[in-house]
Order: sequence, then C-alpha cells, then structure tokens
Amino acid sequence: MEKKMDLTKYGITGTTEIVHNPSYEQLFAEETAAGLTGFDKGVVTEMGAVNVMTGIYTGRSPKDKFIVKDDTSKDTIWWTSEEFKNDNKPLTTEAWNELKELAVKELSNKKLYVVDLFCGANENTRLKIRFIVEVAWQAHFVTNMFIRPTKEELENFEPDFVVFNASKAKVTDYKRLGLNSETAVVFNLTERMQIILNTWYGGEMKKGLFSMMNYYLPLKGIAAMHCSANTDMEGKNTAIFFGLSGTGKTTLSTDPKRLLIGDDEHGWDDEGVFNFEGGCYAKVINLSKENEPDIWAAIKRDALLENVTVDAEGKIDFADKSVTENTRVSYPIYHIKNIVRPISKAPAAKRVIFLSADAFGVLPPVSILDKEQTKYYFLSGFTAKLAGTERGITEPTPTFSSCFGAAFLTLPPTTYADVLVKRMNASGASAYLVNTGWNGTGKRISIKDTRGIIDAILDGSIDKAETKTIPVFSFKVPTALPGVDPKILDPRDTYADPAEWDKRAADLAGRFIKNFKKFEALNGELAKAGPQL
Ligand SMILES: Nc1ncnc2c1ncn2[C@@H]1O[C@H](COP(=O)(O)OP(=O)(O)O)[C@@H](O)[C@H]1O
Ligand SMILES: C=C(OP(=O)(O)O)C(=O)O
Ligand SMILES: [Mn+2]
Repeated sequence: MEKKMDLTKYGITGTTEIVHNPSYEQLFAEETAAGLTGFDKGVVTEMGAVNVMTGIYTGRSPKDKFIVKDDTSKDTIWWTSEEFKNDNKPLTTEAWNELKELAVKELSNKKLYVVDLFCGANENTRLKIRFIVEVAWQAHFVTNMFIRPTKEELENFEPDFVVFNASKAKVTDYKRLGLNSETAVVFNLTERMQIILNTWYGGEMKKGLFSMMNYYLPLKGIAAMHCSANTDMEGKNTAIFFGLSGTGKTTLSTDPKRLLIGDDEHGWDDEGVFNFEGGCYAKVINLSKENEPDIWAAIKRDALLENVTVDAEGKIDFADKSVTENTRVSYPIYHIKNIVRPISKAPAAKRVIFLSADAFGVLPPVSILDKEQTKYYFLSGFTAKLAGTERGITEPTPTFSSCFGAAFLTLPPTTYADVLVKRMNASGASAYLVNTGWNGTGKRISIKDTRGIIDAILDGSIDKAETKTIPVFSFKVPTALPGVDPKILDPRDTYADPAEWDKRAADLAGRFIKNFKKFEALNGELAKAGPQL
C-alpha cells in the first residue's frame, strides 16, 4: 500500500476519498459508473472508447487565459501589448489568491482523483505534474495525454507543477478580478500552478502545460515547438510538422510508413527531437477509416472521445457537428502501431514542415523555403484558425499566429525562432511551407495530395524536382511530384480566372507586410524575405 496522500498542503480539506493514479480499468469503471449525470457521465461507444460531453466550452478559451504578473514573471513573460496583442494577460496575486480559494472550496469535502504524470520525455528537462480533479474522465484525459511514470518513478514523486481543475466552479465576481468571464484558465509561475475554473474542455489541461514547457525550455536553449514529429523506420530521418490546431499535425504525422514520435508538442535539444506528451489528441470530425486508418484504429477501449454524437446503441456519427466541429479523441500513444519506443525521441530533424491552412486560396500546396524565408514564415505564422478549436471561431479565420502557435507562447516569438534556426543550422535541416487549406477550386486540398507532397519531402524526391518561382511571394515550387495532381502545384492553375489569384495574392501580401511591421527590430532585412508588392 502506498503512503496516504495529504492534500491539506494544497489547502484542500475534508477529502472523502482519493483515487491516486488510477489504472485504465478503474478509470473506465469510474467514468461510466451508474448514477453519473451531466458532463460527468461517460458513454460507452461501439468502438469501445468512452465519449463525454464538455458543455459550453468545446474548445480552448484564450480570452480567459491569464498569468500572474509578479517578480518571477514580470521580466520574462511575453506580455500582451498594444503593438503586439497576445493571450498572456496579467493577473494580480490578489486575484490569483481569490481564484485559488474558489478552486480549493470546489475541491474540498469530496472524492478526488490525483494523477501524477510527466510532461517531457527526457529525465533532465521533464516536469513532474500533479493533476487534482473531481471528474473521473478528466483523470482519464490526463492519463492519456501525459507521460505515465513507472511504478518505481511514482514511489517518490514530488511534483514540480500542480494543476487544480475546478471545472464545476464559476467565477461570479469576475469583473472585479479583472477577468473576461466566469471562466478562468490561470497560471502562477512562482507557485508553479495552473487553475482551471468553469471550463471542461480537456485541451486546456494539455495546452496549459505546453505553455509552461514553452517557458522553461527556451530559457535553457532548448527549442519548444508546436509541432508533430516522426522519423523513418530506422529512427534516423526525423521530420517535424509545425501547425496551428486543425492544420494537419496529427493526421500527417500518423503515417504507416514511419515511426511516430508525437502529434503536437516537442522539444529539440542536443540529442534531438523529443515528445512532451504520452498521447495524441486527434480531431475526429468527418473521420473516415479510409483516409485516416491509424487514427481510426486507435479509437478503442482506453481512448476517450469528446463531444461526439453517439446514439442510444453507442453508434457514432463522426459527420455530426451539431455540438462542435472540434470533436476529439485522446489516446495513449501506443494505440498507434508504428511509434518510437520506449522513449518518444529521435535524432535532430532534417526536414521542417510548416503546415498552413490558407483560407484565401493563395499559397501553393508546397513551397521550398530558403533560410531567410524560413525565419520570415515561422515568425509570421500565417494560417487559419479552424472552426471550433477556439471559442467564438465558427469558420476558417485567417490569422498570423507566430511560430504556428502564438496562443501557447509565453516568451517572445523571436526567442523560439532563434532557437529553431540554431538547431536547424546545426542539423542542416531544410524547410517547406505546405498549404493544407484551400485553393482556387474553393475546396480544401485533399489529404491524398497533401500526403503525396509530404512523401516527396520525406523521401527527398522534392529536391530533384524541376521548380518554378511563384510571383509576389518568390516561392520556389516543384512543377511535378509523384502521386500528386500536377494541376494543383501552381495555385494560379486552380483558378478559372488566374487574375483572381493575382488579386488575392496582392491582398494577402499586404496583410503579411502589415503584420510583419510589429517585428520592429527585424523589419528592415528580414521583411525582404516576405512577399513584395
Ligand atoms: N489536406 C489536408 N491535410 C491534412 N488534414 C486535412 C486535409 N484536408 C482535410 N483535413 C482534415 O483536417 C483536420 C486536421 O486535423 P489534425 O490533424 O488533428 O490537426 P492538428 O493536429 O494540427 O490540430 C483533420 O480533420 C483532417 O481530416
Ligand atoms: C488541442 C488543441 O490543438 P491541437 O489540435 O493543435 O492539439 C487546441 O488548440 O486546443
Ligand atoms: Mn493535433
């Protein structure tokens, strides 16, 4: 028997029962137990995975994200400003204390789940995280998403970071506290804690810790990246795929020909690329066995679906977006057959792919970037926010999201760009901009064509292809690639009237130029690598 856990050191009192590091067996029993109602209740589906509903919040809520501004954070965090708005809004220690009291009150006098996990595959840089939650499926979600320590590693587990999930509590007095709504997703770097109030979306727990890794690692010279990663069957030829939510990181890195390192959050240190997580979080809207066979097969017992439509018999309708377009599944990474084992890491990346879902239909499906373009397009982070991943976004919305993950950056974008470029130079990596969004047909580029493009990048055939240069952007693009419809490679060919592309390209170029102005210090030289009007 393990030592009795004491939660009073967190202020939590009157706990009636603690379920500490439950097994999958126990999680299943707890989340489907008779008597559960509302958003606590898990429903068993025909695929064996349990589905839960998360209420009003079915995506992240960046407007409700705050970080305590105190001596630890005031000079390091990339705070939001008039010139460069971001989601790192300051919170006072006084407001934090009140929010913590609210969460403690919510979590006191009841049965709780305490789950101890790692964030980061490498022993020397990982965070030991303790999640304290009152909802069984939330314990399941974090067990899926983070790295599960061994029995021995759990023995003397002293957390570096603690998360309270009090999703059932509301911040009624939020205006006085300077918050945006009754919901709060708040961080304190001095206490090394995250507190969640009034949102049940699983992604807040996962992406919350990602923001923290994005803080701790670059300060040590290690790249922290919003990317998926895989490597070849020998574990040598590593590729990373940056992209904002919904642009294809999970879909494209899950490749039966390669070994998956991870689908969303990675570091890059002297030894190579390593995963922060122990699981994947895939979008399942319109999921088909044909297009995404490995993700389909990963949806089985121990996977956890969110906000999917399930009928009384447990039958799933993946096409239904009546609750949200951001339907999801989390599963432990070993639900994918081809993965790097036992630790999710591989040597330095040779190929760096920027996934951009261009809603304007201007970007080529693939562009070969030179060094300056690599920096420029990484810092610009042009893409679209896809429906559902953030509250209030209901259709593809063009955005410039620095480093393809501005919502998760806690340090200035240039910090991430500098570290990435240093790592890329050291490994001799080449970079590509891949449009997984729209073109002149008005339709999204097919997964089949994008996969063909990715294959050509990874097997090197793109390096041998004949190329041409696209005007305005000076993108170098191949004129033919095996397995890819050649008519899509020059985006102008996808328009009935190519003049329409010219018009849209000019408009988009203007947006790039305007956006890049905020990178004041870089604005003379590097701006030349961007589009020109
Ligand atoms: N050309 C394409 N490339 C990648 N994904 C595509 C493409 N066209 C449509 N999709 C869909 O877009 C979504 C990509 O989501 P996902 O891979 O989970 O993104 P991320 O991991 O970056 O958040 C999936 O639902 C996938 O089916
Ligand atoms: C989980 C999220 O995104 P991603 O698909 O990038 O993991 C998110 O943005 O909440
Ligand atoms: Mn993903």
